[in-house]
Amino acid sequence: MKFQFFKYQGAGNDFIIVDNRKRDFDAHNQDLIQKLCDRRFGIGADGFMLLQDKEGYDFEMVYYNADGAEGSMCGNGGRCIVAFAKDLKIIENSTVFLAVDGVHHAEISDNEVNLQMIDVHDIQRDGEAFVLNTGSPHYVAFKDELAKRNVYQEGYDIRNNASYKKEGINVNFIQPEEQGYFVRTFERGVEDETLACGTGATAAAMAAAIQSELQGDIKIPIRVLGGNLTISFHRAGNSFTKVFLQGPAQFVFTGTI
Ligand SMILES: N[C@@H](CCC[C@H](N)C(=O)O)C(=O)O
Repeated sequence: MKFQFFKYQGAGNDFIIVDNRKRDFDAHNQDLIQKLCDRRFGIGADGFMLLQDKEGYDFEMVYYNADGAEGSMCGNGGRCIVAFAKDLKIIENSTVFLAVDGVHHAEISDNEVNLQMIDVHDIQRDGEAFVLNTGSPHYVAFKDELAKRNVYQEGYDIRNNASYKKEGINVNFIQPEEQGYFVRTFERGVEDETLACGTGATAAAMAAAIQSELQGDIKIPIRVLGGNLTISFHRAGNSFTKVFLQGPAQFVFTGTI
């Protein structure tokens, strides 16, 4: 069966999106999703999403990692599917949609999407590193000389150690710089470094707030390999509320396969 796909990217985190409001895409075909995401044998993407109708919401986001398995929340994917919903004229400049981790509000203006993320109340430590769930599970460690590091190897080793191997984890490294922080991420489900990770940047910003003992309303600029993101939230102790992930979300190309 032929279907039309749409490619979007948010700060270099790239996604294939299919309008599945007619429910004609076989969402259980993990092999097909994996092939579509393959950069040599397919279209190429870090993740795959279905936009579906959902009663009471503008739409539902169903997210799959590049390995074809249904994933947890994807922040940059969430921002891209909002841009797609606007391009389909399902929404105008604001939306309320459902994803795997619950309800999300978002605003879009000139391809810039500000997406509300889940509240976070539980921050664990693994040695010096922070372990938290911002919709997806994340490990965050501060590192020097981040630009020069082998993020693939260091991320792979942490993601596959005895603590995380079974469930998997996304591994983020963060370094302060003049205007905010630089973050690099090894993504579970892609099993490689990606150019950006929205839930990862959100987790890294929370770790930065704890490390710098910031409380109250906070806005943190995060530079990633594929662009710039801004994370804002209210911090009271280890509770993070009013969490927003802001950044670009752009249409790349469409095709039929
Ligand atoms: N790229 C995503 C994170 C996607 C989810 C993740 N790989 C997982 O399932 O653990 C983002 O922008 O948040």
